[in-house]
Amino acid sequence: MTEREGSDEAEIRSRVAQARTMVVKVGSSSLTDLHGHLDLGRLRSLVGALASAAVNGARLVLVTSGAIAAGFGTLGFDERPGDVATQQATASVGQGLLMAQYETAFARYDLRVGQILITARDTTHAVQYRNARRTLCRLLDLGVIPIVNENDALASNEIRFGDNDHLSALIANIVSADALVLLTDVDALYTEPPSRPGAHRISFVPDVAAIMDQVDAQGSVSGLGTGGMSTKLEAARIAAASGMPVVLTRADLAGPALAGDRVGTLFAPIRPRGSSHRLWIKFASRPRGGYLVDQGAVKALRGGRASLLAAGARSVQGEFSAGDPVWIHDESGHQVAKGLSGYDSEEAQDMLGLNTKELRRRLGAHYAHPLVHRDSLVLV
Ligand SMILES: Nc1ncnc2c1ncn2[C@@H]1O[C@H](COP(=O)(O)OP(=O)(O)O)[C@@H](O)[C@H]1O
Ligand SMILES: N[C@@H](CCC(=O)OP(=O)(O)O)C(=O)O
Repeated sequence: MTEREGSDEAEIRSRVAQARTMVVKVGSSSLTDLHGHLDLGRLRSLVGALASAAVNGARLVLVTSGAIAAGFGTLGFDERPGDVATQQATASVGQGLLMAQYETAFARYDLRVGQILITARDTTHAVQYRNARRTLCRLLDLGVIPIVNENDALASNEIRFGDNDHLSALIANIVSADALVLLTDVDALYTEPPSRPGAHRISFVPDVAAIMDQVDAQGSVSGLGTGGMSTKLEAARIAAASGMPVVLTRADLAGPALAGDRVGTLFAPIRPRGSSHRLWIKFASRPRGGYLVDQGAVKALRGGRASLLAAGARSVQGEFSAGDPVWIHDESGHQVAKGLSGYDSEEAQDMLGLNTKELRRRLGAHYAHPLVHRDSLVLV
């Protein structure tokens, strides 16, 4: 490690310690016993660590898995069910039991909790995203700890998070968190699964994008969690690219991790935080169609802070409404940017290739605007 990295790490750890708003994600593997059932001892000690941060003034959001673990025993199953319908039913039974345990555990510290169940769809639509933000922020203002899980009972198979890692990074964006803490059953990120003899522990990652190819991040080994290390790295990438530090460590090290002590793996933020609107476009929105644009437009967009003008657009792909997220592709079909379209796909067809003057003359003043305004456009 270089001297500069050492001092960067210390400075970023202190940012974690001073974080006003923090999202903490705990995985199924850290809340369960050997048989996969919810382990109340583990849940209570996690709550103890979170409560002392909350009592010291941190605004915490807890993203927690564990609904299926809490539900399958009660339903008389010997193990976590494998099929989606039974998993969803089990989660529906278990979610209430899980919340009851959290409620009781936090109440010991005189702390109130509120439940938020979210589907991937809630984060891909701008209106639902804003609603989620409003409710979460209000809960935090009221001194409540929001407890978030995927709405497993209703999540549709084609579009679901599955693991809660990605969800936690989006929640961190939604509440404009100052740090994200990922708690799991392994003490840190390793160069490869820690069960392998050659695996080395990584304590500081200055650039998460650069490390993605160098680490062998595998899926869940325990069979209790879902995403494994690859989804945690992806969550760390989203959070770091959104300007917040990320700590990844074992759940029993939650206290020191939140206090900024040198535990687990620290991921440095990549750049200062962008606006929540642009972060939503970048990480959460799911375009339904888009524009294919010429080389001049690609150059202007890549140059920074340019809008996509109709003059540079060659074709409209798919169907979408004004305000919907769209891809912007170059002529070879590569993704260049993502943004919100100012027009619906049918209107945009008539605007292709026209400059502002021609748009005004032929179609009227309403059409003399960019297809995608630069304030609603992010490069990918
Ligand atoms: N490169 C790696 N470094 C650390 N852990 C890894 C790596 N690759 C795979 N893993 C595995 O990822 C697991 C954590 O993921 P998972 O079981 O999904 O946990 P959670 O329920 O907390 O989301 C660890 O138990 C570990 O064995
Ligand atoms: N949302 C589901 C579990 C998802 C899951 O296992 O996620 P993770 O622990 O992040 O790998 C539940 O509450 O049981």
